[in-house]
Amino acid sequence: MRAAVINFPGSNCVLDMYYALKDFRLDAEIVDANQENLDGFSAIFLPGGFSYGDYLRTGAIARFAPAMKGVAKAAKDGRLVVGICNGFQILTEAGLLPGALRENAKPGFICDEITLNVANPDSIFSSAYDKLQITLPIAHGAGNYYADAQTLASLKAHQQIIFTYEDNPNGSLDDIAGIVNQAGNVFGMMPHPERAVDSLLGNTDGRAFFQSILQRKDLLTHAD
Ligand SMILES: NC(=O)CC[C@H](N)C(=O)O
Repeated sequence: MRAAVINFPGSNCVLDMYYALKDFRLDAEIVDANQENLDGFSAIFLPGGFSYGDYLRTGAIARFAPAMKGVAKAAKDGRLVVGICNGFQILTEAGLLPGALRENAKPGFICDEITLNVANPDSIFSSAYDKLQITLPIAHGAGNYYADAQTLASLKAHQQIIFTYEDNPNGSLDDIAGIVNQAGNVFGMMPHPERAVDSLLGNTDGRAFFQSILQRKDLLTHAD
């Protein structure tokens, strides 16, 4: 299986994600955002950062990058699509995940470690967690998740809320930190599991996120 990490101009977590995937022995490649065809990849990761300088709105320009055509096709095919932080913002802007990420309720960039609840431990992206509270780093200025009442009700009805904040740092609706689409194959979250995979860095609570994905060998063989 091959995994792509999409590099938009302004992405700054490309290598964090690339090395995390390599650490789990995934065949990862960094792919330029100008590449439209992503057919050969079983899993596509949109990393954190400030794509296109966060101009207009976070993710608002990145959604028009050629690679997003390939990402949309992968999502439709049932392949795995993961957006972390700016990647989550891009996926909502592209309409591949519901809702939007707004400026933090208290304006400003937050760089911290926070406690998360694993709200749905049965998803493709959380099944390997054997505890329901974890700690992960956050680093964002626009992590304030919003959705209208109907969308929120639908997220709840379909168990699409995967991670929530224990102490909401940014004003997110219902403490939402990470969600999946209704089909379960497209995921986005504001915290950074890829920065918490090595005990040398003081936190390994991101490891089970990648282990969850690895458990789904059935989904990872698409392009082999
Ligand atoms: N770490 C990130 O991906 C930052 C996301 C985004 N640019 C923000 O500040 O909200």
